[in-house]
Amino acid sequence: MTNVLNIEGIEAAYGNVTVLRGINLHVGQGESIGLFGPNGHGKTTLLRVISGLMKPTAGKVTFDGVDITAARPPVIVSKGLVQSQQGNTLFGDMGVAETLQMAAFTKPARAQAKQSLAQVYGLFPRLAERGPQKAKTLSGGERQMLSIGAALMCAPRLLLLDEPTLGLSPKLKEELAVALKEISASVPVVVVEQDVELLLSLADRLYLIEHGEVEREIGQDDAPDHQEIMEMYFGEHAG
Ligand SMILES: Nc1ncnc2c1ncn2[C@@H]1O[C@H](COP(=O)(O)OP(=O)(O)OP(=O)(O)O)[C@@H](O)[C@H]1O
Repeated sequence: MTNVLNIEGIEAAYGNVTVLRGINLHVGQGESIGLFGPNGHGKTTLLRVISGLMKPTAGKVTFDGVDITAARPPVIVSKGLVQSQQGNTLFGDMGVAETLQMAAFTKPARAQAKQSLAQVYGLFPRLAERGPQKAKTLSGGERQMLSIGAALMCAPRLLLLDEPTLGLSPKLKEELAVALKEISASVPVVVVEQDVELLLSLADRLYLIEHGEVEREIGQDDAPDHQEIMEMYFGEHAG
């Protein structure tokens, strides 16, 4: 069966600084994957390339068998490949409900906007209580929920999540983790996440990204535990 997403030989650079050096990875049908590794080694850049926000200098991105390497971001979203942007990229003066309505801009998204909105409010009751509130007045955790909610309004068939729990309090992190688990049960995800427990709970397979390359692929059979992942992050003295 064709993979949902294929990344072949992706290279990317900021100016003359090369950040991605020939990344190969894939997402199978119905599968969720996790990307992890040290800070600054290219995970966010890879997500930006997949969602069309940055063009690679070499390589190919295929979604559902279609080459999307040169496609514009709205076209990629309309195919169902959607990235949840960090909460701080929302339009500050727009209300919660308005943001969610506006996010459903593609034809398939508009067709199911009512159901999507019910799903988002079911997952995040805090958002349902704050319909008219402006995004800039939300807490960091609520902004993150709104950002994920907006991505869900786009009718995703594969959802890209970049450190969704970064900077959140333990309580909010837990609340978001429950929602993310529920989301990933129906929509496969590609998640970059530093929280090892959450990463392991969301992803079927993991890729360790170091120096802009896939250093290691970890399948279900390898099933690393929390300690082993920590060692890959920090070396064998991790505790
Ligand atoms: N807009 C930019 N202009 C120039 N360099 C950038 C830009 N964005 C990222 N970089 C550099 O590219 C490299 C990879 O960054 P990237 O954000 O992809 O890594 P990351 O693995 O996601 O890190 P983190 O976990 O800290 O988010 C870093 O050295 C970073 O400084």
